[in-house]
Amino acid sequence: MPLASDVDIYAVQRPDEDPSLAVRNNGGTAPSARPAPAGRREALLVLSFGGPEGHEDVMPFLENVTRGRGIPRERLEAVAEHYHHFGGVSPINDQNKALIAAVEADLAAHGVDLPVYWGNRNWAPYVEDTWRKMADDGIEHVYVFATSAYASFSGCRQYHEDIARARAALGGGPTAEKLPHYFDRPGFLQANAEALAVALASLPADVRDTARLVATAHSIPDAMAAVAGPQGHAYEGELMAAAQAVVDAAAPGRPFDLVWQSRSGPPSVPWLEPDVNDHLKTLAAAGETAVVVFPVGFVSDHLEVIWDLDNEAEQTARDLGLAFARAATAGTHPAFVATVRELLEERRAGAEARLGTDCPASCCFVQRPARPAA
Ligand SMILES: CC1=C(CCC(=O)O)c2cc3nc(cc4[nH]c(cc5[nH]c(cc1n2)c(C)c5CCC(=O)O)c(CCC(=O)O)c4C)C(CCC(=O)O)=C3C
Ligand SMILES: [Fe+2]
Repeated sequence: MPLASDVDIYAVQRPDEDPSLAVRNNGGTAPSARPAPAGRREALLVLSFGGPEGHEDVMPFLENVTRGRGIPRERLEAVAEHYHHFGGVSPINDQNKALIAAVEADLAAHGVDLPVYWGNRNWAPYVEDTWRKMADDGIEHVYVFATSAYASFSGCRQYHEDIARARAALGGGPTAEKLPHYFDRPGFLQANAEALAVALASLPADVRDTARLVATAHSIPDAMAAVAGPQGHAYEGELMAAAQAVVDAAAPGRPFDLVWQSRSGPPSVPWLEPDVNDHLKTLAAAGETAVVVFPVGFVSDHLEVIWDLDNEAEQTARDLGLAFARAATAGTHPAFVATVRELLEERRAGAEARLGTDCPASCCFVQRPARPAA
């Protein structure tokens, strides 16, 4: 078995495919379960979605996100308004900077001497530029922490593609491995559970014990959900497991629902349902008086959380006469920050590669046009 450092897991493994599809993941090449070679210059890369920094960035950003995806123009214009409402600035960039600062401090406090870089798929700092910087800095191998905890094309495989695209653009640079899914990590779950407890406690005392718990995640097309993970439907499965664990810790024995938010795409294409707003109507019709929404599907309070939940869903709840609270995401909770370090340290120590690092070739495979380099 070759050493991890000998194996380029982002090399194109299926040259029989149309290369313009740019579908590459681990390609069936298992990263080895051996400790990192002594002396190798390594780094951690926080790889994220990216977001606009001002009004003039909004449309170019949205075009980056949706190129080749068949998203109707009206949807883009509606989403652009959400960004313009916040000055054209997505909160996600500051949130990533805060996460990186917290991870740097945590690594230093634990004696882990490793530089941390930041790159995005859809906006500066683009992952392609970060790859060049890492190569210039002499980095030989990079562990990639993606800001998504779950399986699916959008949440896992597309991040593998981003790495492959960055390496292709540079013609090499550091070798890389993506850290595994972390939806089931104690630190991630603890951060979400504490936030759910805080949100519950913020409700008026008379509805606190009866409020309906509602987990949310980004809706994805049914077709994407069907192929998520090695056996399919891993996105829903992982979300259900995480939501259950969060409820078990914060409000043991309480029932909860898992519903979807932020649907995109043309109406003719089926996406996961029900939408959170429709679900609130169902709950109100059934006589519920209060809800706590906890967006366990996301790792920070980015725009889709603060617009689609704090604005839209909150308004829906108000119209329905439901008391409403929204739980925070993991953000920079110390337990979540520690999880990042643990994921990194496990792989450096030679832990077995798990899903998200070592994905079967067909895992989360959705045939779609390549996203050209930015
Ligand atoms: C599963 C999933 C996650 C969670 C995993 C992860 O975090 O990676 C996620 C996160 C995010 N999605 C985000 C923003 C957008 N997503 C869009 C569109 C889409 N998302 C999809 C899925 C997901 N998205 C899909 C299947 C599409 C259709 C287009 C396509 O097939 O690719 C669009 C286009 C406009 C629209 O139609 O909404 C925007 C602007 C932001 C940034 C928010 C900010 O700026 O703070 C974040 C973190
Ligand atoms: Fe999205």
